[in-house]
Amino acid sequence: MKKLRRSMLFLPGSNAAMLSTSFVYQPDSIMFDLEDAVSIKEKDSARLLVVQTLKLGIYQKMGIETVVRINALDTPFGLDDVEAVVRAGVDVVRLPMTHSAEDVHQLEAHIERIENEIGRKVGSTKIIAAIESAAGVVNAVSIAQSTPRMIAIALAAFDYLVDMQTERGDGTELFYARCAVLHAARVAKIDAFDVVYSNINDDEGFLREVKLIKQLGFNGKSLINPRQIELLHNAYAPTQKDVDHAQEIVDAAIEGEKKGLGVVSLNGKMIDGPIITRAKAVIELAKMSGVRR
Ligand SMILES: CC(=O)SCCNC(=O)CCNC(=O)[C@H](O)C(C)(C)COP(=O)(O)OP(=O)(O)OC[C@H]1O[C@@H](n2cnc3c(N)ncnc32)[C@H](O)[C@@H]1OP(=O)(O)O
Ligand SMILES: O=C([O-])CC(=O)C(=O)O
Ligand SMILES: [Mg+2]
Repeated sequence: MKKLRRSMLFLPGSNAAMLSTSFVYQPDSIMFDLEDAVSIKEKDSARLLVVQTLKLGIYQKMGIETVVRINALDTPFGLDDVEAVVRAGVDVVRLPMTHSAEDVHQLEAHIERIENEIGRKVGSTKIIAAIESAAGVVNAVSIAQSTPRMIAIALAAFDYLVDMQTERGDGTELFYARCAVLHAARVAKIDAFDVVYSNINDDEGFLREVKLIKQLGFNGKSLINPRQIELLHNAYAPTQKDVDHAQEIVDAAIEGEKKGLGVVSLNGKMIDGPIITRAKAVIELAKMSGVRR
């Protein structure tokens, strides 16, 4: 069964209290941050805290995918981060500021060396590239296809919009990047994450954005607050009406097949291959996520 990746919760790697308790929020993936949420003077202590948390294995035991956002490899901290978190058994390394496939290859070479040194299966540590610049958006397809370790790409709006010399507004400013990142993910057959919504007290605005990115086809979003998890999961769950309709389509298709018909109709609407595939996906999603409340 495909893993759901709707919610990826950022958590500052320097916050011991959050690290030890946040599995209760049940995000699909948890992202311990060693980059921008951690001040320069806490970089080393945060890395140690994150390593201890990974070694305890509590998130993985709860079925929550562990992700660490490392510092970029051209900073004084990036390589120490990779060394520490791969040895501690992280599921996924999130590479910030990915401008090209070359950035990914550099990270991958380090990961492969460490896996060999510790006897971890080569290829088992996965990668997510965060796309945070115009160059990253333009190179999104080659980044997404750069390695079989790549399980998802994520658009990161704060840095991207600085690079584009603009700021968050009605969403027009992100339209091209969202479409480019999403297409790259689909070409590479990996998941795509939308941007952080930073106003944690604006549920209405958050849900408006979730509706848009779900309709575009994103798998989910990077989040910064646990209150956003349930809102997101609920918005992504199909309604009971959607599930009932999907079941009718699948039943009609089975009936049609028995009668040897290539195309059948349901309530006056044609049902063909893509419609049946979509209906099966809705039923599968409902099994995994439940239905919308
Ligand atoms: C541009 C970028 O790079 S974005 C990525 C980096 N940023 C981050 O990682 C920020 C993560 N988020 C946070 O630190 C916080 O949510 C803030 C600072 C935005 C807001 O903090 P608060 O105002 O305290 O949030 P809030 O009042 O909703 O907190 C409620 C509870 O949730 C906890 N909580 C808040 N955010 C998180 C989080 N990201 N992960 C886990 N627990 C969290 C709080 O500790 C608090 O717990 P408590 O009730 O046991 O005390
Ligand atoms: O990676 C993210 O989702 C957040 C981030 O750094 C950005 O938006 O610049
Ligand atoms: Mg950033």
